[in-house]
Amino acid sequence: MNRPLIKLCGNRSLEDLKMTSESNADYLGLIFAESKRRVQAHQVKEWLDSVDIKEKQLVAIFVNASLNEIEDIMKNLPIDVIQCHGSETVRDIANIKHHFNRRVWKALPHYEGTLSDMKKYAEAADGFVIDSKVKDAFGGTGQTFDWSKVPCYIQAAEELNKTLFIAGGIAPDNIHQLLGLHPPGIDISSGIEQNGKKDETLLTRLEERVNHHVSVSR
Ligand SMILES: O=C(O)c1ccccc1N[C@@H]1O[C@H](COP(=O)(O)O)[C@@H](O)[C@H]1O
Repeated sequence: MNRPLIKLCGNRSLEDLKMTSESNADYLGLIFAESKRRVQAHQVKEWLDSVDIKEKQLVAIFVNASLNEIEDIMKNLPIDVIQCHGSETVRDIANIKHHFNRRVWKALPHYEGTLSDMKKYAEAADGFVIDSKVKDAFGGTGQTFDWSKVPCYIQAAEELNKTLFIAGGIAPDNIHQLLGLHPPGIDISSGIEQNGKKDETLLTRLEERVNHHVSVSR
């Protein structure tokens, strides 16, 4: 069995980036939006001078950012994927894709309209991050949603031929339930943090759970 793609998001220091770079993750995420995890391009540039992120790809997370704001990041950093985690329209996503010629993932909140939103955004987005819907927050809440809907999201993403990540409150203690649903991608931020930093013990435990799941599913 193939393991899901793993994205470790919300890297906010050199230490975080060193730790996640040593992991088996496929993608490392950086928040360029209002958040306790917000980072600045010049900081990330410095960190990347001293950390080898190996084959990992960098994902920049924005919330309702203008093209100029995104441009400021893109011209300074080797970003592979732009993740739009706000209320960007289909047209916004199409403009961002056209302007930067990068993969663009749209984060969609889990609610009764998510499947129809996936169909709507499919004409512009390369992939989706399905996250919990939490009042007054765009993401990084550490809240899970009702995972009984995950198989429907997987099927829709397959039919639309889009990348799919499940996000929201995923942690070492609950990841086994999600792995049982075989999502193609898993996105984790709060669940590997302790006192505002990425935590080596939590990250190791998370990786052990993923490896165990893959080995028993073979
Ligand atoms: O992490 C943040 O602070 C954040 C702020 C604004 C938009 C998105 C944000 N994070 C994204 O939220 C999901 C789930 O995070 P968590 O595991 O529940 O903490 C993930 O995609 C983060 O990149």
